[in-house]
Amino acid sequence: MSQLEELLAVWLPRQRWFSGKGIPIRQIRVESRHTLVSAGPEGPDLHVLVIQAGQRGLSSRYQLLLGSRPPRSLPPDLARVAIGVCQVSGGRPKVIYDAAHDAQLTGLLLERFTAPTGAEPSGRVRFRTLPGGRIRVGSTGRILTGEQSNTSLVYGEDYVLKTFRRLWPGTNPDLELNMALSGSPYVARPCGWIEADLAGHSTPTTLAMLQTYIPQATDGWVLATADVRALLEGSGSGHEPGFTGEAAQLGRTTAEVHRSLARALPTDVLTPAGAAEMADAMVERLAMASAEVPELAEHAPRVMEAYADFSEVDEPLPIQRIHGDYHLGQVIRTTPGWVVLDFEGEPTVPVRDRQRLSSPLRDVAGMLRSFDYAAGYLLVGHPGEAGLEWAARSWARHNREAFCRGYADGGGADPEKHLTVLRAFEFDKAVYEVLYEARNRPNWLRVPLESIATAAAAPPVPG
Ligand SMILES: Nc1ncnc2c1ncn2[C@@H]1O[C@H](COP(=O)(O)OP(=O)(O)O)[C@@H](O)[C@H]1O
Ligand SMILES: O=P(O)(O)O[C@H]1O[C@H](CO)[C@@H](O[C@H]2O[C@H](CO)[C@@H](O)[C@H](O)[C@H]2O)[C@H](O)[C@H]1O
Repeated sequence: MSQLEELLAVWLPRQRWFSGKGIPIRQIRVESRHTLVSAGPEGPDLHVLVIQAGQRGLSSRYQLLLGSRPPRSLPPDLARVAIGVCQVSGGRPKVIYDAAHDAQLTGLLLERFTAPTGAEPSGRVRFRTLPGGRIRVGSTGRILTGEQSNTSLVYGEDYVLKTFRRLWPGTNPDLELNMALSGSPYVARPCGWIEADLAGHSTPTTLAMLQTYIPQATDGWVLATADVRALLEGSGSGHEPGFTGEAAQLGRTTAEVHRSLARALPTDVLTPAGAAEMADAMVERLAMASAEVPELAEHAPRVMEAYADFSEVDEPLPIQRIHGDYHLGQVIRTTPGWVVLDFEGEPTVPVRDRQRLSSPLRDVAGMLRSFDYAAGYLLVGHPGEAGLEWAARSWARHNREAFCRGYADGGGADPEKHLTVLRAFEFDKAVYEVLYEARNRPNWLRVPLESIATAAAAPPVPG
């Protein structure tokens, strides 16, 4: 490995967005590097690197936005995000650092949208805007610090630039679906994107998406957990109305978004072979997760039964493009209503699988899991407190019911009439969450594990 690759091999596993945590990195290979911005001999320069991280015989692509400056001109506030000193693209060694924290570079990056053929001479990285759309420049990007799988920069109250970290060749579904829904009141309007030609791939790959920023909104997870917390502290609103009005409205919005996706993009009906294939994929994920998290294995037989019941359901299930990783952190509440973000799907799943048509009930199941999460997360600090457990679990039940009611009222398939399908999808999501938490937030692992244990102990859906 080169000096740069050695430095990256140490830095990468510490990044929140690195999805291969817990597995040693055997090799880093810089696949491509392009200089997007160059602010003179003293820098700073902004480079976009596509790297391959080799772990256990598997290789995953990531995007890095690195700044470089001569060592003596690194401002003190960037010292904490320094990666090391090395040559980035020939010439003198420079300090390289995480460019998302450099206000000057983030401002210049936004400006690149107004000069699409500017500093990157190879033409292999392109800045795209929508016809007629003018990008307002002059602001710098503020990095969002939440529990993110990607890195987002907020420019004033104008835009969010979301840079995708794990890269899969082709158009990112977040861009594809936001474009399909553009104009809907339930999504943030896309304004542009950055794309690159990856070695060996003829279609462009999305590196980043520029979207309208929605100010003064609060995300669903913050609102929901505040409601559960208030309930547990005794100042809550009880069961009704509390968050349930919001949950019902979210259900209606979800149905609207699904309808718009079905209008804009292909739809079909799941064949028995398609259902069997979906069940096989769920079984495979369960096996992988059980190998990594042994506590899961004891529940595997009941979970497998749910998957078998799913594969035998003899009702024609409509399928279409869906959100794919739907949870309370993906929806924000604005004054007029809910807005849905992040149509990327599960970021660790290959894009070609995320682009497959699926049942919108998968998204319903994702959100139902999220109500359980909000309750389960707040119970982590109160083990064995039966009263609190009961209160939090009833909170989840009421909000799940309200969301399903809203979804059916909004014109979606009535979840109550598809309990076998929902049970399988909820297990599959919870299994995904077990893997996600084991790799990213081991302290949260109990939350999906306990849901699986409870659901596995419950009798299967009659009929
Ligand atoms: N257009 C937007 N307007 C306002 N806030 C946004 C917007 N896009 C993202 N956010 C905020 O950033 C958070 C993370 O965005 P998201 O697209 O879910 O990224 P990730 O895929 O990294 O999780 C959201 O939960 C939301 O709080
Ligand atoms: O980063 P993304 O939002 O694309 O999604 C990943 O991270 C989520 C956590 O930030 C994770 O969601 C899980 O935790 C949420 C609470 O933090 C909870 O609301 C979700 O229901 C639960 O699945 C998501 O699974 C993962 O893909």
